[in-house]
Amino acid sequence: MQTTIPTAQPAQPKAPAATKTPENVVLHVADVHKRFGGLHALADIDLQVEEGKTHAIIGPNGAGKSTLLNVIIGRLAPTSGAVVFDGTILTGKKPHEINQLGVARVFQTPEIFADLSVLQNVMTPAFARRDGAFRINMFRSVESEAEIRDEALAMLDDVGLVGRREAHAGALSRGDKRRLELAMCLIQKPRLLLLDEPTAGMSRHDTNTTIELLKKIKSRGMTKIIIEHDMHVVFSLADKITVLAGGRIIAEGLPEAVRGDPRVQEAYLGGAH
Ligand SMILES: Nc1ncnc2c1ncn2[C@@H]1O[C@H](COP(=O)(O)OP(=O)(O)OP(=O)(O)O)[C@@H](O)[C@H]1O
Repeated sequence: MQTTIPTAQPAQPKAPAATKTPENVVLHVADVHKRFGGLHALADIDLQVEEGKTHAIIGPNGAGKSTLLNVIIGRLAPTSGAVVFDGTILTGKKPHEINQLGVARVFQTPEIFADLSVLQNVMTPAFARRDGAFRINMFRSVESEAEIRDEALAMLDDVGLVGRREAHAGALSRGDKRRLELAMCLIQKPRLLLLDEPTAGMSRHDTNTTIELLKKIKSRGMTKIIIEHDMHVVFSLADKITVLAGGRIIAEGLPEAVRGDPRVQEAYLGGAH
């Protein structure tokens, strides 16, 4: 894949005309800036995520990590620059359109259907994947329900929730809700999975279980972006790390190089992490 980002239409944020995306890069954040009034929350962000890799984005509080994630998933429009996914410019598209292109995300606060059972929660996005959109009567297609149910049960087994399949999703612990949301994302079979602090609120045991699960997904070739404060999680999973501070990329590279980078240590000095 060799993408040349064209100059965007007038109403859209402009992408740099000459930006090229290398073939093995599935997501390219190209020269993105985001301003909130006088605050430059993201400046000169150029980020390339390679196919099949786990790319961590770290940085102290207020560094711009969530803003960057929201720009990628279409919740925020960049002030300038563009996001390109697999040759398609995402900038200007709505979050659900970006999702349908194969970009799924797990939020800090789990977004689940509290009134449905755990199993129904996982089956719902599987029906949506099949049908291209959520429908009111999701159990209408009897012939494929059994297949989707089996797939959902296998996914619940993967995340360690199969024993709770009939439980009310709203009654799960925070850590279990996060694992449920992860299962809901994975069953969509996304090409790119964005994880915003996937282990926040989990015990060390559950964190380690989640790390193992994410390693298993990686072996299936799924590309992931992880925003994470927990360095145990970051260094267990990341192939590459980008460090943000004050809205800029201050370091990027392999985990060991980033760990020893004095600019990174300085950015975290006085921080809680
Ligand atoms: N909607 C908004 N309006 C105005 N300022 C915002 C908005 N969203 C974020 N900011 C500001 O942009 C900067 C970056 O915030 P962001 O939430 O992206 O940082 P972060 O790295 O995710 O921080 P944390 O680790 O604490 O979640 C901060 O100064 C924040 O106050």
